[in-house]
Amino acid sequence: MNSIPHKLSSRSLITLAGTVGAGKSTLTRTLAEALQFTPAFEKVDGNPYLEDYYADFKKWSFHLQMYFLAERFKQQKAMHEEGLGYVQDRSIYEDVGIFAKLQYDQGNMSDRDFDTYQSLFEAMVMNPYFPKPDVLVYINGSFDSIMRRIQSRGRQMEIDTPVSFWEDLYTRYETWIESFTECPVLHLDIDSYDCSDPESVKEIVHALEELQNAPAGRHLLLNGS
Ligand SMILES: Nc1ncnc2c1ncn2[C@@H]1O[C@H](COP(=O)(O)OP(=O)(O)O)[C@@H](O)[C@H]1O
Ligand SMILES: Nc1ncnc2c1ncn2[C@H]1C[C@H](O)[C@@H](COP(=O)(O)O)O1
Repeated sequence: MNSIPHKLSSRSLITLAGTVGAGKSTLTRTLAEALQFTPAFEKVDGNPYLEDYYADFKKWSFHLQMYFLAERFKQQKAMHEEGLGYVQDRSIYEDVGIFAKLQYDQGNMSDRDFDTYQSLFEAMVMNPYFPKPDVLVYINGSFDSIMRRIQSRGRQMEIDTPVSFWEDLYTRYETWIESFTECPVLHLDIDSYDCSDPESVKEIVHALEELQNAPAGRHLLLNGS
């Protein structure tokens, strides 16, 4: 992807959100190249808990959440210190608002563990290392499209996970984003929008420019039509 001239501040933080397989990592790479920003990825290889977690949610949910929180904090601290423009693959809001809550609701995290996790999360987001994103890009599509992407990417632990888990996650995302008001939100629908097409990426960049100074909680839908 060639770089695209833009009017975003050189210190912008653009954060991508969306369910597993939606296309966040792919678009993080594309947008970072287009904007000449630094990509900040969520590391899956080398995560010491992820496989165990998918094999036994009850045993490993708390450990995995603590691990992700620590990783996000380190990433956020590095971004804060560098002060450059970043495109970030997944927000910390999804950890607590979706993943941890899902496991708590399903009885895989105890009250005490969930309380400990939440209080650590709250202490962290109140820290100056945690600026809110300038724009959150929310990627979504039909459940079938998302499932096809999970299958085609081929992470065995995800493929072996029951469809009911992905349905629950998908529904939670839809509810969560409706009431998300921390920053402006750009919605991308993968069924009607091809994020790999350079013309589409230009449109995304223009929409980011439009949203960068919009009030927190403004939602804009880009559906390629
Ligand atoms: N625009 C796209 N068109 C078609 N397939 C895509 C597109 N973006 C991502 N994918 C594919 O979907 C799968 C999941 O994408 P990925 O970026 O890893 O998602 P996430 O980071 O949200 O889990 C990968 O196999 C990827 O190659
Ligand atoms: N906070 C989280 N809790 C549980 N699982 C998580 C969390 N954050 C990410 N994950 C999982 C989901 C996927 O299997 C991988 C990577 O996510 P992706 O959406 O593909 O970037 O980690």
